[in-house]
Amino acid sequence: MRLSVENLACERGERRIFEGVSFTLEPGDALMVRGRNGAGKSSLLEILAGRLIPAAGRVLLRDAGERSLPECLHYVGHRDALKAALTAGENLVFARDFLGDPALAPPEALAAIGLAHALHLPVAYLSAGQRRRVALARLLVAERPLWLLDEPSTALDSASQEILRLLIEAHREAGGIVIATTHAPLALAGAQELTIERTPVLEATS
Ligand SMILES: Nc1ncnc2c1ncn2[C@@H]1O[C@H](COP(=O)(O)OP(=O)(O)OP(=O)(O)O)[C@@H](O)[C@H]1O
Repeated sequence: MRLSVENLACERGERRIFEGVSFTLEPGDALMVRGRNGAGKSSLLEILAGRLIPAAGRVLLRDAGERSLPECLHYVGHRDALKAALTAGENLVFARDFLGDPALAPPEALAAIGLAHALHLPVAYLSAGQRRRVALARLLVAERPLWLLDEPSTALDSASQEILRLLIEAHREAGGIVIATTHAPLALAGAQELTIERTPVLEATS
């Protein structure tokens, strides 16, 4: 799939947050979205995820077959959106059933993110970083070409950040696209960078 964003503008509470955001992403591309607190990074992801209507501009999807944009994406937001009373494994079964397009089985997905032992543990018993990893394991249980990740490394220790980086790079190598907001560097090879300010700046990084 290919994703183009043209002249996107966002308003929240009748206030213009950003405007003039444009970029195009091809299979294998990654875009890091940066900007100060409140610049609108999460809002941009919410627009792409179909959770927020843009004030102007459009989002174009190409080469995605019959799939609509919501059917093409994973969205991992600030909140982990896990059910605390269910185990890590049950949360992933729920996500896979809900999303469709099954990929890894929940035990394999947890193992891939270094959390195999949490399969039968209620999420309520897990630490913040472990809950974040369960949320990220959702990326692996359903096949979706576009990953929208809002501050994905929040609460992750350095070993888990490296696992996340490798998972993202493997997804890109398989033709996937990743858009991530982050205040911390994620060291993705050849990622584009978009800084949301009053005037957004799009530049390629090496
Ligand atoms: N539901 C809402 N209603 C009104 N304004 C909102 C709402 N959600 C966010 N905002 C405002 O929109 C602006 C952009 O918020 P957003 O969360 O997109 O910024 P951000 O760049 O992701 O910030 P951070 O780096 O702190 O996560 C902020 O000024 C915020 O107060």
